[in-house]
Amino acid sequence: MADIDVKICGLTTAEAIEAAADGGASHAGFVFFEASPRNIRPLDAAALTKHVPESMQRVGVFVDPEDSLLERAITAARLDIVQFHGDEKPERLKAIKGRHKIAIWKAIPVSTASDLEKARRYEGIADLILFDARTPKASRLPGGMGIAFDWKLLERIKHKMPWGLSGGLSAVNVAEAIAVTGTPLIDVSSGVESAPGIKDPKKIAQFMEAVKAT
Ligand SMILES: O=C(O)c1ccccc1NCC(=O)[C@H](O)[C@H](O)COP(=O)(O)O
Repeated sequence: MADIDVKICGLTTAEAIEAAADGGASHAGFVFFEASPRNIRPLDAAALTKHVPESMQRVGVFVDPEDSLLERAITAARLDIVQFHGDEKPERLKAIKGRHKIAIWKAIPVSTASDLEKARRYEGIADLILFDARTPKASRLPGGMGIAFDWKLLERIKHKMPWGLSGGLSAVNVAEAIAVTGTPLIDVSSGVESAPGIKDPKKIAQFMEAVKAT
């Protein structure tokens, strides 16, 4: 496979985790956000993450979480990485990093070129910036909506920090997304589902094949 990391996000079943692992995904994502159809409680995640092989990193996805949820999820699911998808300020993430000694990913919602600049505030704090599509104002979720942004915005950007691409990816368009952006990390959720929150092992396998073919 091309040297590209892949995070399959919003995992809620052992079958989906196994499909991601079999396909060679590097990261398993678990969403701790009640409004999401992929929401999982820390204790359920603890049971589920037993299926995640040591070769994969466990990523917990949060939206402006309270400290207690963060603590319970990090401990119960033995998270390696915490991904923030809300309005978390750099100071808040710095405090979390100091307290938990854990890697931090910050999602930056993108719809225009000026959005990319917002990543700079997290330099020296976030370990990776995830450029994700900005979801419509009225939507329930800030991520996992299957919406893509114009990948050409990332074409000539020199990133100081490690980064990744997400938003509206699927087996059909992931090769083009990689070719246009040169992203070292791909993140997908809706594009490998049969319905919101229902991961499809076959679609996961097809997605991983499409990445390998690049
Ligand atoms: O997936 C969710 O339900 C979700 C809810 C709230 C915040 C973030 C969420 N997902 C974060 C992700 O990392 C998704 O993989 C990313 O937004 C891409 O999603 P998609 O466009 O559906 O592939």
